Amino acid sequence: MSVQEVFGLAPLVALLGLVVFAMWAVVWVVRYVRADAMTRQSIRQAVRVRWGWKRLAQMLKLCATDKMPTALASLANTDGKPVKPRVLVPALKVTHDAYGVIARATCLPGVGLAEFQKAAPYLADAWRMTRVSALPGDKPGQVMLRGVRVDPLITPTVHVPSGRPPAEYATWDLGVDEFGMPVFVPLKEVPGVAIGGLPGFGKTSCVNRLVCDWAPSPAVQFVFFDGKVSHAHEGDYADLVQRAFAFCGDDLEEANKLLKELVELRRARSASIRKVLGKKNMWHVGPSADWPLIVIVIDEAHTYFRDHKGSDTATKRLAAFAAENARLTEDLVKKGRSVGFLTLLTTQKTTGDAIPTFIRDVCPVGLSFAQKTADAAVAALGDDIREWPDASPVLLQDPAYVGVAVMSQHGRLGFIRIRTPYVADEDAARVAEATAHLVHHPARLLENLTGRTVVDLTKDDPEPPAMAA
Ligand SMILES: Nc1ncnc2c1ncn2[C@@H]1O[C@H](COP(=O)(O)OP(=O)(O)OP(=O)(O)O)[C@@H](O)[C@H]1O
Repeated sequence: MSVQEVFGLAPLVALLGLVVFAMWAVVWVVRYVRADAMTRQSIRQAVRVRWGWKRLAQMLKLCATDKMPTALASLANTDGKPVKPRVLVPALKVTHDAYGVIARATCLPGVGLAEFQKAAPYLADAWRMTRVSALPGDKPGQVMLRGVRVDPLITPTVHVPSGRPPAEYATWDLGVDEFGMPVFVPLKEVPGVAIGGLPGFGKTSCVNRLVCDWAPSPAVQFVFFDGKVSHAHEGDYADLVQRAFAFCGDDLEEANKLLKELVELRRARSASIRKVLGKKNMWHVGPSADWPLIVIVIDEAHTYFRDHKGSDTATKRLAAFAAENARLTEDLVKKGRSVGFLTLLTTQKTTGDAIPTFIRDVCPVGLSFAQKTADAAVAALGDDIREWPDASPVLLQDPAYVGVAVMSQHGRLGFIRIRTPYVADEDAARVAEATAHLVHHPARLLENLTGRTVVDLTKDDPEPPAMAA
């Protein structure tokens, strides 16, 4: 092809470029028009971030100077004058969502995560964001800058359960963190979760979400203890109870009976797991409809474990039941993980009198909604929370923080704050009703597998525990 012919193609290439540009512009206009008001604002912000980046990066010293001329520059330098050093600016890829922008920057020599973290408050000012955080990127040599315009923590969200089985077993989709990033907690191989927080700050709603999301799976069976009510229809579990194979109200003796049954089931599973599943640990094969994950929700847990002081017979009897309930729950948490038990305990204050420390301390996941005192925060999240005063749940007492919890980070230092979504009662009822047919007593399921009686549900009330003298 001659040079003239190549030049002759130029208009065609230009036209093609124009068509591609026009299509790209149409895609963006359609995206912009279809987006909600918050996302549109983020799109405009993302454009500004991209356009102003080269100048801003230099002003904030987020660039490197390369004094060594490139081979090309050396060849082109025929007049012998010194070649000007090059200023390198980190490449920035910007995306957006409703809360703000996510920018991925490449690191340069001398400009890494620490430099971006130092510059984060100035980036927030320049980008008109409430908060910018610099986090390690998805790939080595990359930093992720998350800018939020609206504070996700004080923006209430609603979750409408899909009614479809979860894509992955035992993954708890909790909500979004303070940077609007989704928070998932893997609950595989986790024996217990302790949730604390002042009344009315969203503990039950948080558990509701988990139940609603997991209920469509036949590989999960639920049992609810609600220490706030005497009968299921009176309380928070009035609708969800349809999806549970057992329910217990605030009666300590009844709770004792149900906990004993669950411990018997735990023992039976431990005794037969090798034969039935061919493994010592259920998580090596995952839960199934025949060997489901048993999720035990103990709401207002203090009702069942609280020490009762007094020398009269009735009080002594309650104290004996409470002590034994704690021991039985300890068994389920300490020995239940590998055979498919997950216990979720919620209480207003996770101090030792509400959830005995021998149970609380073996729950690897701890979550706290608002707390009144630093001591209560320590009880819920451990001593480390004292070193992270900004993340303390004591700061969440404002009504704007209903639904916001603090959790220690998996594999990272410090704590994260999470905005959990609200699940409407009607939605919970809809899911529970639609999935009620999936309820099977795990003891009966085990009997089908082993041909042996596991828990005799027809048995009369068991012997009460021995009372203290
Ligand atoms: N994630 C949330 N977002 C917004 N509002 C919420 C959220 N969770 C709960 N709420 C509101 O707070 C109220 C109380 O919530 P919930 O019953 O979950 O609190 P709780 O901590 O379990 O209280 P208690 O200890 O008294 O049972 C709900 O009825 C709802 O109006």
